[in-house]
Amino acid sequence: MAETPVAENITLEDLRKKMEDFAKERDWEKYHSPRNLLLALIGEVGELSEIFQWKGEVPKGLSDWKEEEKVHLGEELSDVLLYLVRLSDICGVDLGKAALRKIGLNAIKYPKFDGSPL
Ligand SMILES: Nc1ccn([C@H]2C[C@H](O)[C@@H](COP(=O)(O)OP(=O)(O)OP(=O)(O)O)O2)c(=O)n1
Repeated sequence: MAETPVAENITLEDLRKKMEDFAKERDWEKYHSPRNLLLALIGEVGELSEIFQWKGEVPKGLSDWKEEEKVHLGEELSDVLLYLVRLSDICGVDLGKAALRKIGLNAIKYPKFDGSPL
């Protein structure tokens, strides 16, 4: 298995490879079909939503949250990201490239604020 990358420099490619290795090492590739991964992703989005459920609006930075709540949030965000990365890989989509292209399309669709009043 590839060496664990330094956390600050992690790339989508590092995560893609780690998920590929994780599935291979467990003989789980047969379960990682596009549909299964999509359902797993949606399930994790549900778990992420539960963290915010019934809380009302929360401050940016989550300044009043306990450390363990933030750790839990990080875990659920990671599950969503990891399944998204794996789903993209299994579908043959280069997620980094696709996301950069989409940001470009968004910028064309929604022009920058030019400072002039409405
Ligand atoms: N068939 C699987 C099962 C798990 N995972 C990986 C991707 C996710 O990052 C994490 C999901 O694990 P769990 O299904 O155990 O989900 P949770 O970690 O959210 O646990 P729980 O649902 O008990 O809170 O493990 C995977 O790649 N393929």
